[in-house]
Amino acid sequence: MGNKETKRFNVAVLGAAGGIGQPLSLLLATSPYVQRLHVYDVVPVVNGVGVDLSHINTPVQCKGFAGDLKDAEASAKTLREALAGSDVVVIPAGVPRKPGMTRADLFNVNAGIVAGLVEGIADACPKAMVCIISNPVNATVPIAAEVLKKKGCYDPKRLFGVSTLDVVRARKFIAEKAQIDPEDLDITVIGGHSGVTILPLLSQTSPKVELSDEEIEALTSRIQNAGTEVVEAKAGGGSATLSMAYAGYRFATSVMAALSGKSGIVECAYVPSDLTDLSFFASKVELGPEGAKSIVPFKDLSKFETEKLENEVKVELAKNIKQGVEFVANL
Ligand SMILES: NC(=O)C1=CN([C@@H]2O[C@H](COP(=O)(O)OP(=O)(O)OC[C@H]3O[C@@H](n4cnc5c(N)ncnc54)[C@H](O)[C@@H]3O)[C@@H](O)[C@H]2O)C=CC1
Ligand SMILES: O=C([O-])CC(=O)C(=O)O
Repeated sequence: MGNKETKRFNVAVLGAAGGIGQPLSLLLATSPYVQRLHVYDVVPVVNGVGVDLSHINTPVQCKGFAGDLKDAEASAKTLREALAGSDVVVIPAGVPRKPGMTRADLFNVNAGIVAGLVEGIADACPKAMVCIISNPVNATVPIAAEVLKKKGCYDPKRLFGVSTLDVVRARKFIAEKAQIDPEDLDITVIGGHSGVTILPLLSQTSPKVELSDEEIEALTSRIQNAGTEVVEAKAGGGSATLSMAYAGYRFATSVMAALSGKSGIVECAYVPSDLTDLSFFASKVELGPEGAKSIVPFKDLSKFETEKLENEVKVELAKNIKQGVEFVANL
């Protein structure tokens, strides 16, 4: 499994004892790009998660770090220890949805969690690539940006909202329809990561998949609501964890591959962006040794996609971004 030629990096997962955190950490513990894996959470079992991972026969050095919600100062110190020296930090900390909730309903709890963790990053590893999974991503990424700005270490190239699961799902659902291998399908998903803000560009897949207007509408809606499909199927037991761990691993792997000097690495992500009049937007991003090397413009949208972008994606995203920015301003 190990490749002695591959450059390896120090990675921290925050929220590592959770439904996403554990399988994501498992995958990272087998990664040829990982040197050291620190897993942090606010539940004591995370120490055991670290010990468990440390028995896997790969060169990755794994260790658990447990914060304590009853002792904020001790927690912040443990967080800084977990983060020290990290090149990449992945954040799946926070509460997931239950049936009937939207991702926006998670804001009240998760906004503060993400702000606190990003403060720790600013103190302990301000140059790290920060990959945010915690929902609502459309708002938690602006929150992270504002916290980093306040701390004087904001580098927009190093901040990512992980929207990979939208691409993973789009690939899977379209490939099933086209009866091809999902890995052979390229699809761009733009906008954000919730409901109508998720806009898969079905008109420009590669290879081109011929779809009727009805099929485009149905597939767009399924991709937009796939998170809810899982939330309902889990019936109160949480949201997507395994497919998200896979997607998070895929994104972190691409970030590390680019850090190691590999070129031509492109992933969709929700990032600080000037592609539209919004300050954050998901699109294809070319990754490099310094993080986001370039934001890949989208073009030639169909009439259906243009209408969705203007009337739904941008309207909703603007509200989500504003909410995130105002949250930090009022801290
Ligand atoms: N970006 C995306 O595509 C997706 C995002 N999500 C989001 O990921 C988040 C996590 O989901 P799950 O793992 O299913 O939830 P979970 O409840 O199973 O795990 C969350 C973990 O975060 C920990 N945590 C809470 N506060 C913390 C803090 N201050 N510091 C460190 N850890 C803390 C909890 O102790 C728990 O272990 C949710 O907000 C969910 O909505 C879920 C699926 C896809
Ligand atoms: O739907 C949710 O709450 C979790 C999520 O972001 C997804 O599965 O895409």
